[in-house]
Amino acid sequence: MGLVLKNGRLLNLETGELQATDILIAGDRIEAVAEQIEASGHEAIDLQGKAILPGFLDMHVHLRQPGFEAKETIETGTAAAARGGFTTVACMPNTRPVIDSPELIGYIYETTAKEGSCTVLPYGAITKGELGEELTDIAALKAAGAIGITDDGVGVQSSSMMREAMRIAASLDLPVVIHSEDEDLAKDGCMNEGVVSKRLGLPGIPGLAESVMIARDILLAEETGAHLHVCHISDAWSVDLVRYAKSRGLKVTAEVTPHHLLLTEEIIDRTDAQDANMKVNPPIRTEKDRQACLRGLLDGTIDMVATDHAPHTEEEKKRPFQTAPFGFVGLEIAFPLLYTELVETGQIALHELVKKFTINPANVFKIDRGVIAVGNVADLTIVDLEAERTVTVEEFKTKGRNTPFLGKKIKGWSVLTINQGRITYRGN
Ligand SMILES: NC(=O)N[C@@H](CC(=O)O)C(=O)O
Ligand SMILES: [Zn+2]
Ligand SMILES: [Zn+2]
Repeated sequence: MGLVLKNGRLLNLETGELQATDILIAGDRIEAVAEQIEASGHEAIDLQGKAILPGFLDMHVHLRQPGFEAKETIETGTAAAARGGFTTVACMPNTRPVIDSPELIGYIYETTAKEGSCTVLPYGAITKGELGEELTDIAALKAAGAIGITDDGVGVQSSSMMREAMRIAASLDLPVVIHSEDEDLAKDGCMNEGVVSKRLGLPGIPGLAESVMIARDILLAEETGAHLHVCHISDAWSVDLVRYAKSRGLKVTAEVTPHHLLLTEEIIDRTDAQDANMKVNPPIRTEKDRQACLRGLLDGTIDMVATDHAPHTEEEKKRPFQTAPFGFVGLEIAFPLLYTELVETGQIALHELVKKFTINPANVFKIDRGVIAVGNVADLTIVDLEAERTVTVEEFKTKGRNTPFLGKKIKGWSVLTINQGRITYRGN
């Protein structure tokens, strides 16, 4: 017995059309896609005209396990992913211990098999303990199933170490995923360096702290032939650098978060300066930077949306602004936020936005997902494009509450998510 999804509207990623479609799922695969599929002998769900999209992929998520289970676990983080329509997430290695050995890569896969509500693909660290002192055994990480290497949370300060990591990664065909931050320029900043930080008297992180590192790493990627993937791009100069790298035909790709696409540094000015729920790294920057990120997403310079889902405890986020940790949760609201703010306002077509959540990340990281077709893994999400709901922490599956979007009314919520043929989220 299979599962038949009746009366859905499948989004055509080429034309943008929504076409009346039924889908039959058998085991973990899509068995049939047609206008009408006979439901008898199968379990059936009536989709009532809702949109059928490929399950989303998020290549930048902090699941916090092992070591920071008070912030999040693989169980709660992947449940949040499923609620957000995600069927694949790539998790960052800045856990405790840091994911810097093949055993720990194995631990992520094993724990996901027991407790996960989506496919989890781990990154391994570039340096042991993310301390920037000694390279990990990158080949062993890859052999254990690491899908890329990154020291996310901190930038690799040593250029020679990054060069060596890229040489090795290039020989292994493994992406090098960069948190670009020059610590000397970023110093002890807690928000964007600019008019608002000056007005509030808070130490700033200049956009330059990001873009100089991206410039360095683009040069290193050209020299070594490595695939460089730029995390959470936030600054106009950074977008120009990635555009330049692409124009040279380099293997350079990039992601942007919903918050860098939608917010400006004024969120810290408008609210209480002490509210650390507005604090994230890289910081929210100026309208000029936001526009540059949006333009980069629209013209293909930026390949994909990634949430940088970074849960922290309420206690940690109650600390004074300068000492509280950086980070926002994002998995459960990423798609509806961008659907509401960018699609409904006519700034991007629905199918173009969906590509940034599906086929694009799948292609960049060579993951066999992101397309609804017969024979493919049954990863999909059913989205209600009409109903408007308010972002409330009571509905969160994540342990985190740290988002600047609380109280916002948005449309485009997932109502059913299926990962490898299994229902992982059902809402209304
Ligand atoms: N983005 C953040 O503000 N925080 C991330 C680290 C990171 O992504 O650099 C975290 O791990 O909390
Ligand atoms: Zn980062
Ligand atoms: Zn991150």
